[in-house]
Amino acid sequence: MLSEILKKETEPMIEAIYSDAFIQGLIRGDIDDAAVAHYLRADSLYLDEFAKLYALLISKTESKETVRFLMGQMAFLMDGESEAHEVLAHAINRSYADIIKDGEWYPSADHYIKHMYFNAFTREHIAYAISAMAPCPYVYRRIADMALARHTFETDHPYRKWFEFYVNDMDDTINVMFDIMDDAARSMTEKEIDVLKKNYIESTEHERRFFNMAATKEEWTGVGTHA
Ligand SMILES: Cc1ncc(CO)c(N)n1
Repeated sequence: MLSEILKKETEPMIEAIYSDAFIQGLIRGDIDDAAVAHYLRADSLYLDEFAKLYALLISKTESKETVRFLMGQMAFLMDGESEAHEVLAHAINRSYADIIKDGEWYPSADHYIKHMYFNAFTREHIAYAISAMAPCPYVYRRIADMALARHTFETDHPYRKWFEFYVNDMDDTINVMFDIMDDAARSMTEKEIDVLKKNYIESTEHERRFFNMAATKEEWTGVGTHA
C-alpha cells in the first residue's frame, strides 16, 4: 500500500529530524529561546494557511464524509494548535500573542506552504494536495513517539507537554489522509502515483527544513529588498 511504502521510505528522514538541533534542543530543554520564538512566528502563519488549504479542498471531493473531515480539521486548526504553542511560549517566559504579532514567512516556511498551494491549485484530484499535507501531522506524531519512548521527561520538563500534544491528537487526521491517498492510488497510473510519492517525500524534507529554519533563525538575505 502506498501509505506503508511512504512511511518506510521516510523513516530515515524522520530519524534525521529527530537528531537535528531543534528537536534535540527541546528534548534537552536548553534550546535557544530565540529559536523557539522564530518557530512560533513562522508556525502561527503556517497553520492559518494550512486551515485555508482544507477549505480549498472541499470543492475537490464528492464525499460528505471527506467534507466533514475537512471542516473538522479547519475547526481544530482555527485554534492554531494553541495548546502546543502555549507550551513553547510558556517555556521561554513570553506571551504567545506577543511572540506571533510580528509573524513572518521565512524562506523555508514560505517554500513549504507554496508546495501545498501549488498542488491544490494546479492539480484537480484532492490526493495531490493531501500527499503534500500528510507529512505535517505524521512527522510530528513520529517525532513525539520517538521522544517519549527514548526519554524520561521529568514532570516539570518545560517541553514535555509539547511532545505529549502531538502523541495524542494526530492519529485520526493521519489515518484519513492516508486513506484518501491509498484510495486514489488504486485508480491512478504509475506516473500519477509517483507524483504523490514525490510530494510526500518533499514535504517530509520541508518539515526538516522548517525546524532547521528555526534553529538557525533563517531570514531572507536580500538586505533592504523586502519589507
Ligand atoms: C511546519 C509544521 N508542520 C507540522 C505541524 C504539526 O501540525 C506544525 N505545527 N507545523
